[in-house]
Amino acid sequence: MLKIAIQKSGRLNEDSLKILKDSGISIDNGIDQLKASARNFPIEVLYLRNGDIPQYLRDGVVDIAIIGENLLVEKGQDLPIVEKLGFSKCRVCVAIPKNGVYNSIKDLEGKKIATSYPNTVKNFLADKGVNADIHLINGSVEIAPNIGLADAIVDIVSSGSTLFKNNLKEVEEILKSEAVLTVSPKISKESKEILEKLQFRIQSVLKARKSKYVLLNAPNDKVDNIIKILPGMRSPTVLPLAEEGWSSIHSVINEETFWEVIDELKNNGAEGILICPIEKMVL
Ligand SMILES: Nc1ncnc2c1ncn2[C@@H]1O[C@H](COP(=O)(O)OP(=O)(O)OP(=O)(O)O)[C@@H](O)[C@H]1O
Ligand SMILES: O=P(O)(O)OC[C@H]1O[C@H](OP(=O)(O)OP(=O)(O)O)[C@H](O)[C@@H]1O
Ligand SMILES: [Mg+2]
Repeated sequence: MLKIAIQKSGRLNEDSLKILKDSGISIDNGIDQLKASARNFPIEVLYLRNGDIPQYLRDGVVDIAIIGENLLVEKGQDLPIVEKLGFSKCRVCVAIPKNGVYNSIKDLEGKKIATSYPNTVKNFLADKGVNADIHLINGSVEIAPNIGLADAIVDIVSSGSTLFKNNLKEVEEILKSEAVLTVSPKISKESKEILEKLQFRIQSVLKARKSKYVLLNAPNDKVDNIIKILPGMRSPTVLPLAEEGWSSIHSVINEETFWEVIDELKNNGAEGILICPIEKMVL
């Protein structure tokens, strides 16, 4: 059995379970159950508090975990990232009151900084040669400057709406984060073999999430140009339509360049463009 730690509740819980589900792993998920196993894969899920997970990995209580990269920076520098998972993207930032003056990092010298990530802040400031007074708060950090508890904060920012609502502005980005898969240094050889199978599945899910299947029609004299725009997995499929002089072209495109590619296809004579999601992609 491979033991995986997943956040019990919070930002990472739902998407962590989703990536396992998309990898074909069905977890029996009883309400208030802290441990669950899968019906069709040798894996056991332990639902834990996020902040406790790095120590459980170190102790070998769990073999692998899905946690935020920022938590590894804070308290798991010794734990390796084996896979970046592409969700829970955010950044850890320094913020100060909206009307505050800020020219450089030196403006934080001697200031009070509230945060839930003291090691991250300590290391960041030490690196810049700045001394500040760090106050540990476990939640609702953004309120600290408004109640006179701190001059600045360091916390997670995603849309920026929490900063905005609390009259704060971002002045420094310390790091970027996303959900990652990490592994215990004590993982057994047997569990490692199961991990490799899991990673293979996760990678095909991640590739599929980044790609779309595209089908379109084009007059035969435009096919060569269109093929140049659509690289495909090996190369696009070209099939004749029932109507003389026309072809159907099938290919895979990357989500990041999706709209640019669609515009280019239209400009080059493509018609009836269909875009479909891909469930798994094994290369
Ligand atoms: N607003 C956000 N947008 C995107 N990702 C976020 C956001 N807030 C947190 N995260 C990511 O999700 C992780 C978990 O955050 P969350 O606030 O759910 O848990 P926590 O309070 O740190 O942990 P615990 O499980 O111990 O209560 C963070 O470490 C970060 O990587
Ligand atoms: O930039 P935004 O999109 O507003 O997101 C940032 C907020 O999200 C997180 O809090 P969360 O909602 O997880 O609450 P918590 O304090 O209970 O962890 C983080 O601590 C910020 O407060
Ligand atoms: Mg949070």
